[in-house]
Amino acid sequence: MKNKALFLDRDGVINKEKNYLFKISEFEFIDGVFDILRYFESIGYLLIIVTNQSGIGRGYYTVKDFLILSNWMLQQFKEEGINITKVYYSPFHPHFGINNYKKDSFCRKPGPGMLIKASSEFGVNLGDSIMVGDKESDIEAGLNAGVGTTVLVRSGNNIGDIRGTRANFILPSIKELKTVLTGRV
Ligand SMILES: O=P(O)(O)OC[C@@H](O)[C@H]1O[C@H](OP(=O)(O)O)[C@@H](O)[C@@H](O)[C@@H]1O
Ligand SMILES: [Mg+2]
Ligand SMILES: [Zn+2]
Repeated sequence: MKNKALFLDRDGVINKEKNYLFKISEFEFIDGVFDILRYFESIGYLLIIVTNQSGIGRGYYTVKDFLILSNWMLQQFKEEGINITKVYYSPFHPHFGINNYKKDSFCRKPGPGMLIKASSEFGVNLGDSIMVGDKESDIEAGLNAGVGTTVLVRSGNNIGDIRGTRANFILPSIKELKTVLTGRV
């Protein structure tokens, strides 16, 4: 496997966490995210988003709602000269999923399924890749997939995670992500 990927959680890393966000009008990109993704793409990282979307399984919004928002988000990135290789999402929830969505899915973070799928689809060397998340479940997904570098970014609602995290790095925001490349954080 020859490619390296920057795996990105969505809510809380790409955009401000709004609890089951699905409306374009409520989507707010996090300050600095365009510059940092542009930089990582320029140094050869595939940009791959891996997001839990149990709001679908809970019946809060539909797959169509999610895809409309996702396509809008990808268009914004494109206008900023940024190519997102793919968005992987997991609509399931083990307890609160409705009907077929009630499932303990290998693809729902902390499961590694979405990252492993990306690795086989795009020839990604997981050991050379980076996982960035705002929750410990994101970090666990990276560790379970064998990702070489895991980064927890601070957000309003993850103080508990930060204390006990297994992440290699904790950053105040994604703006500081370049520092993990030198290892001097
Ligand atoms: O891109 P993310 O951060 O994987 O998306 C998280 C949201 O889908 C949703 O996740 C959590 O809900 P579940 O535990 O998956 O039901 C909550 O943290 C919500 O606040 C998030 O919006
Ligand atoms: Mg998140
Ligand atoms: Zn998450």
